Amino acid sequence: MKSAVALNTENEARIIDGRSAAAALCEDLKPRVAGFRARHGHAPGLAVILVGSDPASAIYVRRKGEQCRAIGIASTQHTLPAETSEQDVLDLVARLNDSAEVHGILVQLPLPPHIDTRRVLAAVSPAKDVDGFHVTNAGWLAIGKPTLAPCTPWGCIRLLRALGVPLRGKRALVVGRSVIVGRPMAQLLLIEDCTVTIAHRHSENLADLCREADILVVAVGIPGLIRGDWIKPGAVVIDVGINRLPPDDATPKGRIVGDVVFDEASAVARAITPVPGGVGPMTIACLLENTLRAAEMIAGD
Ligand SMILES: NC(=O)C1=CN([C@@H]2O[C@H](COP(=O)(O)OP(=O)(O)OC[C@H]3O[C@@H](n4cnc5c(N)ncnc54)[C@H](OP(=O)(O)O)[C@@H]3O)[C@@H](O)[C@H]2O)C=CC1
Ligand SMILES: Nc1nc(=O)c2c([nH]1)NC[C@@H]1CN(c3ccc(C(=O)N[C@@H](CCC(=O)O)C(=O)O)cc3)C=[N+]21
Ligand SMILES: [Mg+2]
Repeated sequence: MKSAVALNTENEARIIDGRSAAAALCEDLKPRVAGFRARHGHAPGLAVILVGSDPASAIYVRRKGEQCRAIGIASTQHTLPAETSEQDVLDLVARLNDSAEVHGILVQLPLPPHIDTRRVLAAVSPAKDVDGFHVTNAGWLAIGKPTLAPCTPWGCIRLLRALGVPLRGKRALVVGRSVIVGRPMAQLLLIEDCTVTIAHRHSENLADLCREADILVVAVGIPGLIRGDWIKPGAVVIDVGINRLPPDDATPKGRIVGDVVFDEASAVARAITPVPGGVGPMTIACLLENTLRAAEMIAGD
């Protein structure tokens, strides 16, 4: 480990508690959900489509349903076999677009390879696109007017705002450029008046790019990619990565880790999100928030 890391060990980073931030957001949503129900006589509704039986996806989808019910959102799950045709998925999306009880539609990704993901996402009504993946909502975000913003990056912004560190004028680096996380993250940081850089697979000198960042958001999917000595002392680190390590004796199911070497980074950073317990719980809370907002917008509240 570099000396800069050792020198900072008495100055341990603040661990950003995503679970309590998510619980606080859900508490705020509860009375708003109850208000919607009082005004309209029915709850906001979320429909989740899961194609196939990927175990991780099934767990996330179940968790989303549980948390909806906990705050009064009606949630329905549509589980289709892996061999379902693209047309059948499109037909289901069309039915949900037309359903008055459904205000939010989430198509759990990844879809099986025989299904054209872009075509399915394009079929979701932009008004019900609580993931914010439709080109219409991506476009609103790109012109600086987010309507339904993707849940994971929106959750990261909420965590950053809650920290109370100024974002305006700061150098932000987003590592990863996916449509789900990296790109919308960069757009949201731009709206916060950060100076934004996006890195990806082909970026040269990633370590040096990281060392310039006051705000470092990592969404790659490679465990331990980002080392402690890549981090600017005092930076805020948001680790979006979720990686399951191979099982060992201590953890027969395999430990979940992020893309950042947490122990090294937390000795240098001002604040850092843990994995698990960081960005993940906030993602789900923001999905509930988007569902309520979609319902309010559809109802003309
Ligand atoms: N906590 C949460 O709520 C969520 C967590 N995740 C997790 O976040 C991670 C990223 O997810 P997602 O964005 O969907 O993943 P993708 O695989 O879609 O994108 C990964 C990105 O990382 C880039 N990349 C790959 N290798 C490198 C490298 N060596 N150096 C720099 N960049 C690299 C890729 O570059 P290129 O474009 O050039 O290929 C790509 O842009 C995963 O671990 C996922 O599980 C995802 C969604 C929600
Ligand atoms: N249409 C669509 N929308 C998504 O938002 C979407 C998706 N598809 N496909 C998969 C990714 C991944 N994702 C996560 C959500 C919550 C946690 C989460 O709650 N994680 C917990 C538990 C982690 C664990 O133990 O497994 C945590 O980080 O503490 C993780 C990952 C949403 N995604
Ligand atoms: Mg997490």
